[in-house]
Amino acid sequence: MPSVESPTASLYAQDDLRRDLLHRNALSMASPDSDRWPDLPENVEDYHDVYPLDIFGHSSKILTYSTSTYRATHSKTGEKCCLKRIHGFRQTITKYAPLIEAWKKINHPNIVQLKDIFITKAFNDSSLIFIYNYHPDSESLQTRHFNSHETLNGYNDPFSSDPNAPRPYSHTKNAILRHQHSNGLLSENTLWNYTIQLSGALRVIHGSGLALRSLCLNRVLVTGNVNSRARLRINCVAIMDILLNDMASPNIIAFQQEDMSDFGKLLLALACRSLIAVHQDNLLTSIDLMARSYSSDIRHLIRYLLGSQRRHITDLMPMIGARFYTQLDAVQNHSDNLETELSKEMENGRLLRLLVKLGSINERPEFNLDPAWSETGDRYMLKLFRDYLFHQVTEEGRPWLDMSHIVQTLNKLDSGSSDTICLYSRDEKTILVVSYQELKQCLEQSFSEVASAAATDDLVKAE
Ligand SMILES: Nc1ncnc2c1ncn2[C@@H]1O[C@H](COP(=O)(O)OP(=O)(O)OP(=O)(O)O)[C@@H](O)[C@H]1O
Repeated sequence: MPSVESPTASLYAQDDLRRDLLHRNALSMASPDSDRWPDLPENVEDYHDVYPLDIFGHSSKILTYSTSTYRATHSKTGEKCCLKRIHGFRQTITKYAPLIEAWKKINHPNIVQLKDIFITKAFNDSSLIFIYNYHPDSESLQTRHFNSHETLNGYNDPFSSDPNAPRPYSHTKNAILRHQHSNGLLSENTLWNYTIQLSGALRVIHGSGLALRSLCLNRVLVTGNVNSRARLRINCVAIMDILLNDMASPNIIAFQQEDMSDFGKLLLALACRSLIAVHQDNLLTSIDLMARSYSSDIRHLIRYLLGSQRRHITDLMPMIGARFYTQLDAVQNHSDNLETELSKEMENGRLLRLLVKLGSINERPEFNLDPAWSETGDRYMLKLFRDYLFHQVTEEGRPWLDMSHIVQTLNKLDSGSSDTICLYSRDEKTILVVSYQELKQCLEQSFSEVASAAATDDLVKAE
């Protein structure tokens, strides 16, 4: 039986979690502006409502291919998805079927799941489309943690036109320190949070006999405002396997070793807040610089990842050690918060259903050719109840608004409480004393009349 306690707070509550969820919801609903993007197709195979996500319009490239990213809605399921488009792709993808199936099977909280891959002419070329889960309000690690002047293709050196030119130690060190200073240091907790999540993702990928081959800052999506609790998801899986077209004799072990090095570089770039920190010549300097701000544990882990020996992702487990507990505690706390919010929303949903029923009955201009239906019999009682709920006034005639009155009354109605209330007509000539139990029966009965008439109408239309 539903509680008759007022969940008023839930109707007002606007904490961070709710704000985040609302914001994400709003982003999922945004519609494309056809003036701004006149060339967007209406449909891309089974997807519609195609909306560009790289809205700053900078042209992205993977290898030699131009790429674009969109949000779209699946026409049958209504699910929002992310479409990654590879422009001008002229091969077939049949030979990749087993690989694609293997990637599609990977379902992990730190990996953006691949849902489908197909070739389409919807953009007036031959485009290869990767469909991924859509995670609203996410940005790449690169966007979140690095200044735009550094966003030159991952890890290039913005200070040198020739990345292979030797630089003196002091130049490198000063440049990294300058970046660290202007970007600000990340907390060690954040680095561990990222390490744990990404290692979990890599463990599953490598365990499935696959390799990422593209782990870098702009291939990791981050969601959530607080870095030390942010959620990371590795994005764009499977793209490199297909674009590189070198899986005929795959050396998966070598590819996985590259992933480990890429992982080490990603963490080092974050620790130094500098992209030049991970230039091959600068690695040792950068690891040395880390000592000023971070524990030897995290340095040891990065050094291991960047080492030349054969590395295995599960070897990170003892290096992370008890920090796993901290992470697990945080995740469980977050899950408790979500459950609390969910239960409040269930209360709200329950009340909304009652309001929908009342709204479908009250003031209905006509029902089964009877214009007075909503004003007579049981429905009259519901009309007075609606006034009792929403339209009460103070002695001076001002509207009396009290959310807890509305919520409590609806809760009593929903639970069919035996409490009684006095309902007055607006001219106060009629006074009815009814229990919530009776009101509930009236509501259910009247709504089922409306619902069955609506269903009959549907049947007639179908015939
Ligand atoms: N699966 C997704 N769900 C939600 N948003 C996404 C998703 N993938 C990408 N985005 C959003 O789209 C933006 C652009 O993504 P994209 O992958 O094009 O990044 P990019 O930095 O342009 O990389 P690239 O150079 O590979 O195209 C991201 O920063 C992110 O905000």
